[in-house]
Amino acid sequence: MTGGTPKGKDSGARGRRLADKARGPRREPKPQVQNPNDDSVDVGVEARVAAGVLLNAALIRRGGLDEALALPAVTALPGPDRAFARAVAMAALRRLGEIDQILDRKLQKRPPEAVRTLMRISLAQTLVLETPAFAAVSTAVKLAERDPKTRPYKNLVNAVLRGIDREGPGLTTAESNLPEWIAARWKQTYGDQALIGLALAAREEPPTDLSLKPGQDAAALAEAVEGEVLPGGSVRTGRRGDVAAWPGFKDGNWWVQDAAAAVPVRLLAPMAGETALDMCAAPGGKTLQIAAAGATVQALDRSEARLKRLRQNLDRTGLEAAIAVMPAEDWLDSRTFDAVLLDAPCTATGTFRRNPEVLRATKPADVGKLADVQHRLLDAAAERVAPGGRMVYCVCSLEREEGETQIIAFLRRNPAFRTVTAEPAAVGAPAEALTPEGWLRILPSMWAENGGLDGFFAAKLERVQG
Ligand SMILES: C[S@@+](CC[C@H](N)C(=O)[O-])C[C@H]1O[C@@H](n2cnc3c(N)ncnc32)[C@H](O)[C@@H]1O
Repeated sequence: MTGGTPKGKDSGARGRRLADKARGPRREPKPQVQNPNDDSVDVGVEARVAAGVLLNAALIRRGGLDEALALPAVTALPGPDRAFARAVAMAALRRLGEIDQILDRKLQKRPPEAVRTLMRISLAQTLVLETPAFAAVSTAVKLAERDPKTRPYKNLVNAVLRGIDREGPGLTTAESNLPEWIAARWKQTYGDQALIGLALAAREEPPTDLSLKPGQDAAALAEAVEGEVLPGGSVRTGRRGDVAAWPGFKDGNWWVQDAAAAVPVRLLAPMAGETALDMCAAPGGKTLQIAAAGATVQALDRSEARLKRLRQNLDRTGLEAAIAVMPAEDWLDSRTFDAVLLDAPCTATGTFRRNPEVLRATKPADVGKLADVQHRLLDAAAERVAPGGRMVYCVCSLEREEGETQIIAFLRRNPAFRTVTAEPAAVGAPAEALTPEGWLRILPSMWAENGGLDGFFAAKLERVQG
């Protein structure tokens, strides 16, 4: 087990310190801090209410966090308070198991959910975001007082939170932040050591990676955003805040894309003069990469709402792609393409650093349901590959059924295709990501000393028969 405190005194501390360095200075949004003796204003209280709304929405179902971000409780807040509310909810989601371990030691019986939420939100502030305890505790008590359902627990909230502040949180385990069924799966698939690495990665707020348009100077951008150039050419920065205000954004010189998400298109290696199909394109980071490489690209996606972001990014960067809105299996166009990318819908468990809610919102049955969709889409993708052409299949999932198992089954039913062995160094992937079959299995625990990267599976296949 991996013991530690949420402030980081555990076996992952070294990796985290190095990762912090790679990310640059941490700049958490801060709400206005209230004087604990001043009851006249509720500065910061509404931000904590919103944090609780976001946390619970994320725990209830997939997509809940995004929906809650559009609720009046959140949108009515001033910008810095909105950012603070989101940061608190994300911190609580990343450390939920540890926060509950600390609370469970102090509570003789489980209080009502609304009370637990207040305490979780308060601990996320003090233990993760390092908000002064007087501010976090006094707002939690005020919040308890406001609601008739939580009012009877006001003194309990006060006593528990002050007790933790006084006596310290005690030991916690990083693995407790992973839902049990997910931890069991990953242990079976990747082993005990890898599970610890994944659990440690899941506690961390990731840096931001930028993909550049061809001709842009990566070193100059890295300097401008206080970042570094990664092996594949992406620029990594620890900056937070509105990316639209960062240098070069308005000129369309770059777009936000995790370093691992940039690997599949490098593996596909589209070139000027070639045709390419991006079958599940939205919101479009990979379409931009294909277009930037000079290929003539057709983007397909079933979601108009998600394609809006692709259209905005194409406008901003001046890159071009034809777009069709439709399920890829139903697309009646008869063309085949030199290069086909299938970035299939998946559980997205590999993106837990950016989207900690995926681990809570994903249910065991989702894996099988999505594997069926991936199977269908893979067959539809195969039909689009021209003789001598290639395709890359990828998912940002850590589940074997959505990655390796799909390709094993696909190659069995499609003898016209064979694997093209990936070269990690050539595509900006960690060397240890190469599987014995020649595919890439990138884990979020890789490159831990540089701030990690999202989890991805990617396989390159070529059509060797017509
Ligand atoms: C993993 S995301 C793609 C991310 C995208 N390639 C990128 O880099 O930004 C999967 C996408 O598949 C789309 N999708 C799901 N089922 C589909 C289908 N049957 N046909 C086409 N698109 C589909 C979803 O709307 C979603 O945008």
